[in-house]
Amino acid sequence: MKGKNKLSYKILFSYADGLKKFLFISAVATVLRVFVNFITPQVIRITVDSVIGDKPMNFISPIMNLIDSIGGRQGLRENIWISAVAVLILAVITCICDYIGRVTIAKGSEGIIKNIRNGLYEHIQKLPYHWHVKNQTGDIIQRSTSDVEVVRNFISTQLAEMFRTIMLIIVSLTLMFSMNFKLTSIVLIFVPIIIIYSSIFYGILSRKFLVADEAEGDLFSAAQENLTGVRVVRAFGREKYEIERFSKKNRDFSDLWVKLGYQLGYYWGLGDLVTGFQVMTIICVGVIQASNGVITLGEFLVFVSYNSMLAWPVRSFGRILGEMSKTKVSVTRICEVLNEPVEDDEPDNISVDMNKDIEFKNVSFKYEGPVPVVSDISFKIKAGTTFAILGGTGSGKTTLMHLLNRLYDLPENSGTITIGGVDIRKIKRDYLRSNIGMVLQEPFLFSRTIKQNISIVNPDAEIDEIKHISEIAHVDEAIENFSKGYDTVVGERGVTLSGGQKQRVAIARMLLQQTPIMVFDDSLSAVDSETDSKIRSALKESRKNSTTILISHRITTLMQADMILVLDKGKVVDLGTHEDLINHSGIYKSIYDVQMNISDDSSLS
Ligand SMILES: Nc1ncnc2c1ncn2[C@@H]1O[C@H](COP(=O)(O)OP(=O)(O)OP(=O)(O)O)[C@@H](O)[C@H]1O
Repeated sequence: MKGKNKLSYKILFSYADGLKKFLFISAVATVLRVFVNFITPQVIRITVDSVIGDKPMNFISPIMNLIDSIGGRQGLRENIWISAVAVLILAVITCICDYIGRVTIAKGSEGIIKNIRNGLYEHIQKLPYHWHVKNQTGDIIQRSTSDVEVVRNFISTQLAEMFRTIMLIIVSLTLMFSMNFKLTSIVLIFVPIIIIYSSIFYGILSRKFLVADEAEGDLFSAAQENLTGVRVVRAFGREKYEIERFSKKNRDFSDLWVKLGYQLGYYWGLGDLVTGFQVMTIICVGVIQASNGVITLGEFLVFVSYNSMLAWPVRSFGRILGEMSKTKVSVTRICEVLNEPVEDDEPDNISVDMNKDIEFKNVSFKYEGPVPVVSDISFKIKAGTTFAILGGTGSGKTTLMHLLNRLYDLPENSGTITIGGVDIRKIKRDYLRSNIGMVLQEPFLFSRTIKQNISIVNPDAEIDEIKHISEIAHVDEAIENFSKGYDTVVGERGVTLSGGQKQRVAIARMLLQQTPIMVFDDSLSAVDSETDSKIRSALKESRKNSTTILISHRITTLMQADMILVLDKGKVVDLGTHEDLINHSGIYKSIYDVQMNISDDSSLS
């Protein structure tokens, strides 16, 4: 997956539509909270210097009037609780700002993340099949979950914290400078030291966290692979080997976290030492200045208080920078997916009558490798007939079907595929696919009930209709034998169906789609010959007008087809009816002889 096109932050910003107001309110609440935090020490300063002490009060006239009305300085001294109430009111305002800030950032960030998750999922659904083939499922899942989680954490926590930290540093330094230049200069010497120290340390720790994350992923993959392949493990008696393999990974994982624990210990310990040294220096110089009368006792208290309020944001700055780089990696990984072009139809693509002849003309195709998988393939399938394709493994049968339903598009000058004379590249993809029913050799069933699996293309289908098509697919009896019948859950949460039962459920699912074209890609391979024959007769009876394409290695499945195509190494080697093909020597005749036990020493494909 390569990153390209639109810039990452622009893409993510587009998911914040209608939610920016929450981020704005949260920012305002944060600013207010920071200011109130800084006012509280000032109340203490005034109480110490001007209420308990004799320093003049310089307030605006409405406040002076208010103080005069309660008896001036003497009144305040006799009612010292007023200062305490002022501190309490500021604490309540801080509390309200904190509440509003947290609620709004949660609304904003969760909304943005919900939009990103939905957008990502929708985008992935629309990406071309070859993209899914090229990219590992685990990696796509990780981008859609863990990476989104990192971004969520950043917006909901780090972003607000970063904003608050910057505000705190700016406001506290400004106030401190306005109060005492010399003391603030000493503070300033320590600020870059602490930021650089924590940035470097956090950079190192981030890499270690990444290694620990990967080790965790490795551990989970080992467990998942073992559980998925439990049958193979048991069959080959590999339990001891698997246990040792898991414990080694588990040990490596634990060791990494213990090492990280040590390093975090150094980081916080050394950080505390540097910060403690800074606080001690400020207290010493402050005490000297206060005893020399350069600053008042109240100013000293305020300064010490501002200095400790500054310590935490300065220390967390390095961590936030580290988190930001982690977030950047995740944002890039998410945007790499979002930047991949989706499968879009040309605006002039059309819908056509699909009950028409299908024609492959000089079709050649290669995947990413240099060698064509199919070359110069030409044949015609008459509408409403049964067409069979026979060929050795890897001869390109499935590839032809991938091309027919446009999972891969034929490049220019590589031949054409037409339905009723219309090039399929001019037909809307969705329309084309919903009119070509496909049953694959290894069908995928969802971990839902059999009824839900069959009616996936039409969730409103009546149970009678589902039963009827299940009878055609010869699976009704097997389903009824389960205690919960059609409500039996299949897959991980329920019963395991046999290969043949799965194939027949998939056939029923396709039949419910009622498509004019049906493709059976080796989809009766796990069914015995007799059932195979019964299914085909029932199909012929019920879907007289459909065009059927049968791919199989079994001659008995193909022999009644109206036309049979024989492929070898991506080329057409024969085309004709069963009678035509057994009347001359060739691959078909050889396979026929072997499978019917008529054989001589024929060569198989
Ligand atoms: N997505 C893909 N990317 C690259 N090569 C592929 C891809 N799919 C199939 N191939 C290759 O193309 C060739 C033809 O594969 P295809 O699946 O069409 O054969 P097939 O005749 O259907 O085989 P089988 O009977 O075993 O299912 C094979 O060599 C296969 O490895």
